[in-house]
This record gives sequence, C-alpha cells and structure tokens, in this order.
Amino acid sequence: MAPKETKQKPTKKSHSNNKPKISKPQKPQQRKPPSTTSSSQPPPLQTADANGLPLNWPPSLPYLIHPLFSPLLTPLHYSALHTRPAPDSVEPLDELPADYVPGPCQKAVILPITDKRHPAFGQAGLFAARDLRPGEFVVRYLGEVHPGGVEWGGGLVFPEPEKGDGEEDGEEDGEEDGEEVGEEVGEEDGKEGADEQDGIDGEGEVVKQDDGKEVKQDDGQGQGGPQQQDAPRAEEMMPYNYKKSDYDLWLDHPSDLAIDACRCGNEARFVNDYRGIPNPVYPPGYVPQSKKEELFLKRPNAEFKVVWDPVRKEKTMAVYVLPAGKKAVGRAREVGIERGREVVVSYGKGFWEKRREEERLKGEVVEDGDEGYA
Ligand SMILES: C[S@@+](CC[C@H](N)C(=O)[O-])C[C@H]1O[C@@H](n2cnc3c(N)ncnc32)[C@H](O)[C@@H]1O
Repeated sequence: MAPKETKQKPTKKSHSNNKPKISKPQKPQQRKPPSTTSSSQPPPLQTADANGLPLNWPPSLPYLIHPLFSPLLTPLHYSALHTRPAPDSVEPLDELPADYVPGPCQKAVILPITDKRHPAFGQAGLFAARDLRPGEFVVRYLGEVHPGGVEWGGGLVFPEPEKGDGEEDGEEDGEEDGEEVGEEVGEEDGKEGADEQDGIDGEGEVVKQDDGKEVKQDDGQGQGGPQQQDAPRAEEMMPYNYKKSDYDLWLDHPSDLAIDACRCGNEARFVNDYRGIPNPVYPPGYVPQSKKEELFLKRPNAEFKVVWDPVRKEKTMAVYVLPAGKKAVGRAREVGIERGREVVVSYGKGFWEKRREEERLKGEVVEDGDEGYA
C-alpha cells in the first residue's frame, strides 16, 4: 500500500525527531535546458580533479553516483520508495531534470572553508561553479537509503571490483579506509548476526572509488548486493549509529525512509546550513544597517527537495536553488546563486536545538556567531 505523502521539508534528520525538512512539493516543472553562459560571464569554476572525481573529494570516502540501499529496508520501504504520488494528488513530486546525468556535478564545487568568520571554518562547503538560476536543480543528495527509525546500521560493505580492475582496487580499499570497506557488524544493535551480503546493498549501480575507478554492484533492490571484500579491520566492525550522523535526512518520513551520506555520498553532503555564515559581499566586521539587510545576510539560497527519479522510478533527494522571491527584480530574477557563492540550505531549527542540547550535555558552549541556530 502506498504511503500517504505528506509535506516534507528536507531537514537534517540526525539526532532526534527533528527529521529533515523537505520543501513543499511544487507542481511539476517545465523542463528547460540549462541557461547558457553568456560570453561576458567568467568560465565556470573547476569542479573535478584529474581522476574525474569532484575536486576536494575526501580520499577515504566512497563517492556515489547512485544511491545505496540498506539491507535493513523491508518490502514496505521499497514499495514506498517506488510509489509516486499521482500528478493530481495534493503533493505531487517534481521530476529530476530530463538532462540529469548521474555522476560528478558540474554546477557546484566542494571547497574548503577558509574564512575564519564562517562557523564551519576548517570544514568544507559546496559553492556554485557558475551562476545558478532560481529554482534550478543543483545536485542529488546521495547516500545510504535506510530505515529512518533504526539506530544502528552495521558496517559498510562495498562490492568486489570487476575482474580486471583486480586486486589493486580491493587492496587499496581495504587498506585505506575503515569506513569504505567493511562487513556487516556482527551485531546489529546487538541483535543480529552478520551476513556477508549485509551492509549496504547497491542497486545495480556503479560506485566511484577514491582512486577514480568504478566498481559495479549487482542489480536488484536489496538483493544480491555488494560482496564482502577483504577481512575488515576492527574499526570497520564497529557498529554504526545513524542517529549520530550529521548527514542524515528524511527522504520520506511517514514511510520511514532516510538517506545518510556520512559513510559515502556525493557533493551534496557538503551543503552547509546558512546560519551564521557571513555574506561575502560585505567586508569582515560589517554591521548590517537594517533588519531587512540583516535578514538578507542570513537566508538560505537553496533547499533539499524530494523529487522523482523517472529513470529509476523512485523517490530521491536533491538540492535546488530556491525559487526567486516574489519581489525579485533585475538580476535577482535570473540568478539565484552567483558563481563562487556558497550553496546553503536550512537544516531546520530542530537540528540546531538538538545540537545545542548535545553540546550542553557535554558541557560545551556552542559558538555560532549567531543569536541562535534555532
Ligand atoms: C552535512 S555536514 C555539512 C558539510 C560539512 N561542513 C563538512 O565539511 O563535512 C553538516 C555539518 O556541517 C557543519 N555545519 C554546517 N552548517 C553549519 C553552520 N551554519 N554553522 C556551524 N556548523 C555548520 C556542522 O558541523 C554540521 O554538523
């Protein structure tokens, strides 16, 4: 039975009931080709490295071009995942753009945060590689699709490399990173024994690894998933706690479907929350002259949206530029996020409330440069 769709605001799911905030579904968009860059505009920023992976992609983290599926998902979860609300339903889903091609994103680039005023200084963020139109699709949010209610997810299992890619890949994977290759933890939440097939099932897709090579996964949802590789190290056997992830979003809350991009994912996992981020148009120390201006300095320019993947016929999550405001005039009607500007969303108040609570419990003070992430 198809779950009833609800208005979902994709928010950060982690830590609590304050699950991802998902933008209000909108009527299906007219597909338009991406706007061409006029000759007067500077060239797009470089988004990929020499291996074809996103620039600044963490070497130890598996890069996904399709979602992975947890073996903990049930037929009911899959039914919900593959059920599209009717176009005339209260909340139909937009579709991914017709020209969407799986793989590295050319619209945005992962960059280290070097501005000390930025609350995520020392981490990374996602930045527009070219001017992005209001409402434009930016990038999918890829990760492990898992039951949102579960706490423990077990180890991560990636498929054996294809013959020919040889040991090299397998060995590198095994050696380099505790997170990317593992085995289902012996005890999943202390309840279940491990199975070699358990972990994260791919769905007949390709995972790009940190060496830029691709490995294929079996086809079939939740069946015949990735194979175990080398024997995992101790840390790879550690149970994984979804609840502690900072990269976990609700995909479909009523149907208990979530996406976690902590252990693997794509560029979208680097999208920061807008709170406390200084507007680079203004110099350091600039004090907003009015409440209106202050608000301008503190608003998101993008959103997480649940959309329909017409090729895979399933719900998915993506980052979109926010539509132009009703009062937008001139350039603001054409450019939602300027080239070089950080793509920022709202994680939702709940995310920061929970964060504050956790910090308080730890006896730490949250310094956010903002009057409150709530
Ligand atoms: C989904 S990750 C975003 C990417 C992250 N900056 C990184 O480099 O991996 C969420 C984490 O980024 C940090 N973050 C994002 N937005 C922030 C903000 N406005 N203020 C402080 N920290 C932020 C927090 O540590 C949060 O747990």
